[in-house]
This record gives sequence, structure tokens and C-alpha cells, in this order.
Amino acid sequence: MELNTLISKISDIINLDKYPIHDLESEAGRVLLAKARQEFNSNSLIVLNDFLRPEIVSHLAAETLEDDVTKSFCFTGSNNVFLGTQEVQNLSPDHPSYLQKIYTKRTLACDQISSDSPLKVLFQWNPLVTFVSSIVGQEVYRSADKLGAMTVHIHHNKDEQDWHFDVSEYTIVLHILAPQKGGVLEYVPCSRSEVEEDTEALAKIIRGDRHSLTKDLPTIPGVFVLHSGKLSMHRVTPVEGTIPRISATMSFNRTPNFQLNEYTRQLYFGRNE
Ligand SMILES: O=C(O)CCC(=O)C(=O)O
Ligand SMILES: [Fe+2]
Repeated sequence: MELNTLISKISDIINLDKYPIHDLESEAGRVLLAKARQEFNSNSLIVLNDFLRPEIVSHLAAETLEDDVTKSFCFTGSNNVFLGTQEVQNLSPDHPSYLQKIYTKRTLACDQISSDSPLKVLFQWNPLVTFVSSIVGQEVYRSADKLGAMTVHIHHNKDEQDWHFDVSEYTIVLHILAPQKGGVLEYVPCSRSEVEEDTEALAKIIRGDRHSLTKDLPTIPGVFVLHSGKLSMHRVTPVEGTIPRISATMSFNRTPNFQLNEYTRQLYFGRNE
């Protein structure tokens, strides 16, 4: 596709006037990047309001509600906080990493999202990858996982996702539909080494004691979030009410051709292929 056509397509999806991701060398681009870097360095997370165009938000919400009925996978269970990464293999069965509740949510995997969906068009847009790399201060690559590179999550009444660290290093979360109550992303910035070394601190967070650094991020449709989910423990609190919470995620890593582990694929999508 010709560059200008693509930019006009992208500018139908995201607010390039407010967030000139396609032109980070411009004055506005430099200001955006400087603010984003500063926020990311302090919180390991940045929030850009009104990132998605309102029409796209409505379109994605309607499309997802349809796909939810016909295609989504309901994952239910109880994971350990490390989601099957190396660390967990050395943990004893009574380690607080396993102190999880039963929880549920529904997911659409990358291979269930059509290639002309605005979400996929955006994920494939190279300036987005450059933007993420510039914020985190390292070259990153899109996850290459067939199922988990880009996903959509639907939380109905009482659905939640308990505390965990992501397997991917950096994740963009796009907020698409807000529930009446709950569905808050709670996160403890850069907590990984702390809770790996201090099982008491880990147990307290999982049991519901608020860590002094815990922060809350409510769901606001149109919002863009970039966080370092592998480093910062996080959860999505239970949703209440008849309107579901919908979010989309896009994963990035410092190494190319990143694949999820089998444990996480089974947990999120109920399949490995
Ligand atoms: O939906 C969100 O806000 C984040 C979901 C999440 O943490 C995950 O899928 O790993
Ligand atoms: Fe996560």
C-alpha cells in the first residue's frame, strides 16, 4: 500500500493529530516521545487518552461482541503468577505463586482476528514498533506467536484475571468497552525481582493486601496503555454489571520471532496450535 494511503488509513484508526507517531522527528513528535519516556521510566506504564478514534472504538466493540458469541474461548482456572516461565519449575507446591483464585475471562486469539480488522492493521504498522522501541529505550519486535501476538479479551459479569507477570516483555493494551463497575488494571510497577526474592510480599499482594506501590488504571474506551507486564505484576479486578469489559493486547519483545510457552497458550486459548 502506498505510504500516504496507509497513513490516511491509520489516521482513521488512531488520533495522529494528537499522537504523531508517524512523525517522531517533528516538534510535536519529540514532545510526545519525551513525555512518554519520562512517564514510562517512572511508572513502567504509559497511558494515552483518546488514542483510538471513537468510531473505531464503537466498531471494535460491536464486532467483538458478535465474535464473542461464535468464536471466543472461555478460560477458567487458576494460574501461577509466572505463567509457566522458567522460574516456576523450581518452586515448591506451597509457594505463594500458586495462591490464586479461580477466575474466568474470554479471549479471541490472533488467528481469529481478521487481517483487515483495524487492530491488525495497526499492529502491522511499522511506526508503532518504532514508537514502542523509542519509549522503552531498546529495539523491540512484534511477538510472532500465532495465537498470542495480538489478542482480544472479554470480561463479563464476575470475570477477572488474577495477579500475574506477562510472558512477553512489553504489551500495548487498547481499551474498547468499559464495564459499569470493576475491570480495573491494578499493577505494581517493576515488582518482579522484589516478589521473586520476598515470598511474603508476593503472598500479601495475592491475598489482597495493597502493596504501597500498587496503582489503579480504570478502563476508558479509546485509551492506549503500554506497560512492561513481564516486570510489573498486574491483574484485572472482577467486572460487575451487564456491560462487559473489552480490551485488545499487542505484544512486543526484545528478541525477534518470540513464541509463547505451551502453558500460556493452553491457558488463554485452550489450544497450542
Ligand atoms: O486487559 C487488560 O487490561 C490486560 C490483560 C492482561 O493482563 C493479560 O492478558 O495478560
Ligand atoms: Fe497481563
